[in-house]
Amino acid sequence: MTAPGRRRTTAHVLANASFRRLWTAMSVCSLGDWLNILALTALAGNLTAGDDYRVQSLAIGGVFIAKMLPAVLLGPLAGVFADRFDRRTTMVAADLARFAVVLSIPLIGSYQWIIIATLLVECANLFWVPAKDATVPNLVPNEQLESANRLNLLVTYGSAPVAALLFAALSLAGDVLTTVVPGMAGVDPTSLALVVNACAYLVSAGLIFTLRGLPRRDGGISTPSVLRQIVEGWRYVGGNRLVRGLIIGMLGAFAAGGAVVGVAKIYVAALGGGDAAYGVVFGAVFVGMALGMFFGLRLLRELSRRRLFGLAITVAGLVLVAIALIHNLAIVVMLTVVLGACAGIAWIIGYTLIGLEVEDAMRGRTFAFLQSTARVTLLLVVAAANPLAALFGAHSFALGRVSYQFDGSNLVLVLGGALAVGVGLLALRHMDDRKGVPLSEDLIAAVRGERFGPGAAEELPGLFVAFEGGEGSGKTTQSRMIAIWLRDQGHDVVQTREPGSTKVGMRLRAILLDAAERGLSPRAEALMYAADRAEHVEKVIHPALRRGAIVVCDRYVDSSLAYQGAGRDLAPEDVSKVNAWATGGLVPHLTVLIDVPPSVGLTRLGGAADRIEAEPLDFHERVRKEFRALAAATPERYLVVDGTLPPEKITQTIQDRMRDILPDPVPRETEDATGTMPVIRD
Ligand SMILES: Nc1ncnc2c1ncn2[C@@H]1O[C@H](COP(=O)(O)OP(=O)(O)O)[C@@H](O)[C@H]1O
Ligand SMILES: Cc1cn([C@H]2C[C@H](O)[C@@H](COP(=O)(O)OP(=O)(O)O)O2)c(=O)[nH]c1=O
Repeated sequence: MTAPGRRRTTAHVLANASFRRLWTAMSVCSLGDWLNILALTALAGNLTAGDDYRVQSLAIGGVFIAKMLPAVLLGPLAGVFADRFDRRTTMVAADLARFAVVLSIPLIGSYQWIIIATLLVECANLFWVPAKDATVPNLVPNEQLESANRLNLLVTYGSAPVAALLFAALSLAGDVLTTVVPGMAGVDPTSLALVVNACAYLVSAGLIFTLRGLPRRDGGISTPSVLRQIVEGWRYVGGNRLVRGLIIGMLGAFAAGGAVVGVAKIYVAALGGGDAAYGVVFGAVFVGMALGMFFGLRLLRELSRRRLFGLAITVAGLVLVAIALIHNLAIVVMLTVVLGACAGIAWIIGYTLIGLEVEDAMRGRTFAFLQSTARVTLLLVVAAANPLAALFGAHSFALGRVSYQFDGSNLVLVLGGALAVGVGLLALRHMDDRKGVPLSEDLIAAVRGERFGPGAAEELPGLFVAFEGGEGSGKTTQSRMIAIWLRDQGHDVVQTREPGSTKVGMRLRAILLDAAERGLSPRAEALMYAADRAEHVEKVIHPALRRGAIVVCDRYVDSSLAYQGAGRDLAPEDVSKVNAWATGGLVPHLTVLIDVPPSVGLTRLGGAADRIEAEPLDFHERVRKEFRALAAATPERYLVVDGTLPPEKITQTIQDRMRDILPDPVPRETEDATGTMPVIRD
């Protein structure tokens, strides 16, 4: 429903001629920015090509640091200055300055000048970006701002692979030119990329100069300090388990990415690749990211998002380690695409989950926190990567006759990979919403396109305990005893049963258990039990769990799996799917299975047999077998008790098991409140 609507607003934003012009300028600038990173790091590597491995690593690291330092140190300051000047003049001046500085780099051609020029270009960026951000709301009505921001984001990152491929092509052209044209022999092949980069800024200046509809003076834009955003954001993020997991995962992925970006140039050089190969590897990351965002999510649509998040980061780490160890450029490029895909999956899930799970008022701050910490993480990692690689130096190991090269860049990549694996596993553990279900099982089901089984009630504050077993096994007796015991301890307890605990449920129960109702089809029967359950979860169980109560339920999903799945011989996956849908994936924290042979249970029952009780003995045998198989599949979620024992003994066993999972009967907040009450004397 939202997609067509979205497309319409996007189209609308671009129909605005002024915005289109600004957006084109932004796109051209982004392309120039990415070309700039690639060309300058490549040039730094080329200028120090004859030097020691260490010198080369440090030279490239220096460029990255020069690129990021101004934003971190002077960002907020520049935002304030940008507010005081006319925005069009600011942007045009910044563009012309960038044009001149970038053009001077190939003309001067010294490493020191690369660093100074980078710092200057970044300082100009500090004025250009806030002026541009502040201009967008002047050109676009409020309701289209979001689409405008989305388009902005699209060109910022979408231009990266284009720039990488352009850089590869320009490097090749540069190589050809320097060999063919006699006067150009001493010129670095990256010069061509830098000239194109400079021209991009010139084009942007022209576009912005001719922009109509800009007010001369402006309102205020303020960029809060990076440090303040981090401190404020942590206050919220630190307290929320899910968001904490997400942020740790995303930052870990970022740090691993930083390791790749930092050492890519020297690593590719060590593999015998030139500037063009560097461009291809760089582009491969982004191509992979785009593929991951579009196809990865579709392919594994049925896997729990949270699991996929941790899994993607872990796999990214493993792939990174493989990249570090395999010395073959073609394989490295292919693995880099996979790496990018995993990163893309993790990034988009992280963003979506934060969007979904973080309350509205905190969302902006959470994103700001994420962006600030990501920037600082990237700076630290890129800054540390090259010196670390330099420190380790280049080593060659002899394994028999074969010699194996292991340099500082390999070490940095292995460390980056190990970090991602660690963080990915941490995220998997931290955020798992399907505890007890093996990941492999979920993955196989997801690849086959099967909807994953139900998730647990973990996110809700209450406790959900189900009682299962055959006819006359003693569920009703035991659930009553346990409810009384829990209430005695001060817990809020909701004792309920299936089928028939809601208004609609009672009518369904009448049909389901009426012995006169002959020939009800198995599918209809399964759907009616599921309908009763859907109503029960929505009206009774979920609200109780949400308010923190303990729900003691006589029969739940397992009864359908056993009676309709095994007893009636319906496909268990179908029954499972229908029920997962009906319950919204709600699984009990604990299921108590009271196991008795049907021959015993059925003889305990008094009165006339209902429609199900009247089934033959082998039906009940199948039911019992299925209950036991379900318990054996995830033993940590089950307690199986022998129902032929005396009732008190059974109650005792259940109580012992439940003590481990019972919450504090007096809620913590209440305790805190009573703890601060003034003491009443006399
Ligand atoms: N452990 C037990 N040993 C013997 N009889 C029992 C035991 N538990 C329950 N009963 C009796 O068996 C009958 C069925 O018990 P009930 O709790 O209604 O089972 P269910 O709800 O599983 O059908 C009742 O008459 C009850 O008193
Ligand atoms: C909840 C549920 C119950 N049933 C059957 C089992 C029981 O025979 C009957 C429930 O009847 P009930 O009188 O509640 O029996 P019990 O005391 O044994 O729980 O419905 C199913 O077949 N599928 C289900 O999903």
